[in-house]
Amino acid sequence: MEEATPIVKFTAVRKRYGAGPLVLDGLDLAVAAGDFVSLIGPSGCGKSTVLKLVSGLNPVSEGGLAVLGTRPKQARDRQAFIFQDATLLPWLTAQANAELPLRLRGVAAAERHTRAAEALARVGLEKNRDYYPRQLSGGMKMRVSIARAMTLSPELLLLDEPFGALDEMTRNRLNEELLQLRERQKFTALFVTHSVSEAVFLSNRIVVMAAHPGRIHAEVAVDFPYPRDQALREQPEFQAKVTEVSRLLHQVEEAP
Ligand SMILES: Nc1ncnc2c1ncn2[C@@H]1O[C@H](COP(=O)(O)OP(=O)(O)OP(=O)(O)O)[C@@H](O)[C@H]1O
Repeated sequence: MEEATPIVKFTAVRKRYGAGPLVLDGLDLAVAAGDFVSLIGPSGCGKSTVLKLVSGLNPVSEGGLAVLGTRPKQARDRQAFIFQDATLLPWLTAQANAELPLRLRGVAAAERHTRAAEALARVGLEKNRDYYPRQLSGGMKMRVSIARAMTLSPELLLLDEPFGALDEMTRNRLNEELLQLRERQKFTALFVTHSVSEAVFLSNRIVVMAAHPGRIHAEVAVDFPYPRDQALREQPEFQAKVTEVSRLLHQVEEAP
């Protein structure tokens, strides 16, 4: 049987910014449809750079990168990017913020309104659509940011430490909500985090990276079935997986 085309495929990718040092060296990674892949590793190992390459914001220096079967720039409309900062426009309501990508694509007002309202309802903000960002908590702002990305029905979602600035309870809740959204919208995810337990909770694959230059140190499969909920965090198997990934992380952090 023929193998399905990966959603993302890095082949021997090297990256340097301008004349700077090598940031990524010899990166090989294939992300399959439906994968939830987390990238974890010490600061500066190139996690955000991996996402920037996939999004087409930045070109690879050497090697091959295919996204959704084409070049990253050509796949732009089929992917969405979520950052740690919710990046909402302060003068627009939650509804208007969520509509923005559709507006930029020229979608008619009525359809824009319906799609954004639905996306906000799915993240539990149906009653807060007329709120401005200053009236929203950090968790609510991030929910608007997620809803805004979901209005585009992306096949691939890139998330760069989206929950890093939130308190632990909110972060855990948003982890669960993100998985619930994925059950509905079936996107493939590439997720950058510094939290081992977050990576274990969300992912079916965790890629541990090493720095200077950035490269893959190890990959860990996480086979807990989806859908997953908070009860998973209390299972000894969950703790064992957290320990396994933490050990790998210590190896790269201690390396000279
Ligand atoms: N636009 C840029 N121009 C020059 N150098 C850059 C640029 N973006 C990133 N770098 C460098 O590339 C390296 C990797 O950065 P990157 O942000 O990808 O790492 P990271 O693993 O995401 O780090 P962190 O965990 O601290 O966010 C760093 O040394 C950084 O200084």
